Amino acid sequence: MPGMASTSAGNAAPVVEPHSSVLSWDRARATARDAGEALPVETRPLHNAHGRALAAPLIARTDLPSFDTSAMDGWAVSGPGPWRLTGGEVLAGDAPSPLATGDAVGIATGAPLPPGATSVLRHEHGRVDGERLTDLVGGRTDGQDVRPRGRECAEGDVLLPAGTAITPAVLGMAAAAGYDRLEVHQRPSVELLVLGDELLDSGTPRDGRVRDALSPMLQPWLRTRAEVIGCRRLPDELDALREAIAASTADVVITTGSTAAGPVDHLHTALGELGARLLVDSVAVRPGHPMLLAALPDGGRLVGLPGNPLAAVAGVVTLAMPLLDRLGGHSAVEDRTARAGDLLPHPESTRLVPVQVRDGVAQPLAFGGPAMLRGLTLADGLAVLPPSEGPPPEDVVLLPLGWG
Ligand SMILES: Nc1nc2c(c(=O)[nH]1)N[C@H]1C(S)=C(S)[C@@H](COP(=O)(O)OP(=O)(O)OC[C@H]3O[C@@H](n4cnc5c(N)ncnc54)[C@H](O)[C@@H]3O)O[C@H]1N2
Ligand code: MOO
Repeated sequence: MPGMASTSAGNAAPVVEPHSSVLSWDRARATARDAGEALPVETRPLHNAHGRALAAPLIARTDLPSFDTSAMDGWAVSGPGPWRLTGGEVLAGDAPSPLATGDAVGIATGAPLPPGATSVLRHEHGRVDGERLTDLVGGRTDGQDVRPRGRECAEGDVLLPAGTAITPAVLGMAAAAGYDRLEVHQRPSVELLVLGDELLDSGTPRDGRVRDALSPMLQPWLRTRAEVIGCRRLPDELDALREAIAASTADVVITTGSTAAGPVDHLHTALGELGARLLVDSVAVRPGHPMLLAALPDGGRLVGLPGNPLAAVAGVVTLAMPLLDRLGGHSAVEDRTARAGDLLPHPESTRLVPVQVRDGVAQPLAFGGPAMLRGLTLADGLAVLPPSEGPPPEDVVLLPLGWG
């Protein structure tokens, strides 16, 4: 990172003591959300705005529909039937002439209703005899099969608040409401540093080594909220780690592994040598308790995800996503809940459990251990079980994984 001071290499004692203060899961998540400010605003064309957050409310620039519109193919009619057909057809995009009482004119779905028309008769509900049009169904009401101007919104209505994630639906809505461009927040940049000499990049696990499961999982996931500007594998060496962190230009450095206090876990030492400030250093959560969040001296942030794959996932939903959401200007997502199935709380730690939701009930998936991903592949989200010595809860918060 530019301007970041590099300190002496070697095996100096850690400046930051690992896991000195364990935070509750709620506190850790809130700390991550508060660990930065929304990045500056820019204007982007609709086709380049997907995945950003609205920096200003989306305000309707027109009534929608902006004119009384035929909802069906058939005839625009004026007054009660039978009617006299005037000939011709009003098509979408036309500017029709007025219709006199007792008259009818052919009309297509999406076409503007002629002034004076009172309803639309569907094609399959009418019979034509020469110039005479008869209603085969009856019970006709004014406005039938018409989409009246302003039914969806009036010009000036607030359609969505600032902070809303720009989904494909939001892009369609924005276009319909008259927008060519949107004011959005810049997306944070992320560099992923994957630590572990034992990791393999291809083939089957062998010789006591394991496949790197985190680079393939984390990169597309993080791209939903960030520009991933790099993904590097690093050896388990203090100097290499410290230098990689110092050299990163990313808004957020995300490391995997090395969060614990094993013989080659150098993350705390590297952060201490760099003069980083630990905002979160261990969380009362299972899995993932050694996760951490640090403020780097140049203003960047570092999220340390534990190496066990499901523990890393816990770190993503607890620390990385809340921080990236804040930087990208996304408002906090309201927690969804589900009824708790066979979910048992832990007495001291929040549990994050991969679950499937069926008929509103969250059921834990098999193979949900910290070093496993098999359960997660089938998960609808992670159930949050607050610490408790009491009976299992009736309802649980469900954290969406947000990846599709
Ligand atoms: N004495 C203690 N040991 C450990 C504790 C503890 O409290 N006391 N906590 C355990 C918990 S909980 C976790 S989680 C892990 C965290 O370990 P690290 O973050 O230091 O990660 P590593 O030691 O590098 O690796 C742990 C485990 O994960 C595998 N791994 C790492 N990276 C990847 C990857 N990219 N893809 C797949 N698997 C990966 C690695 O091979 C190890 O098996 O510490 C416990 N220990
Ligand atoms: O946090 Mo560790 O999660 O038990 O594997």
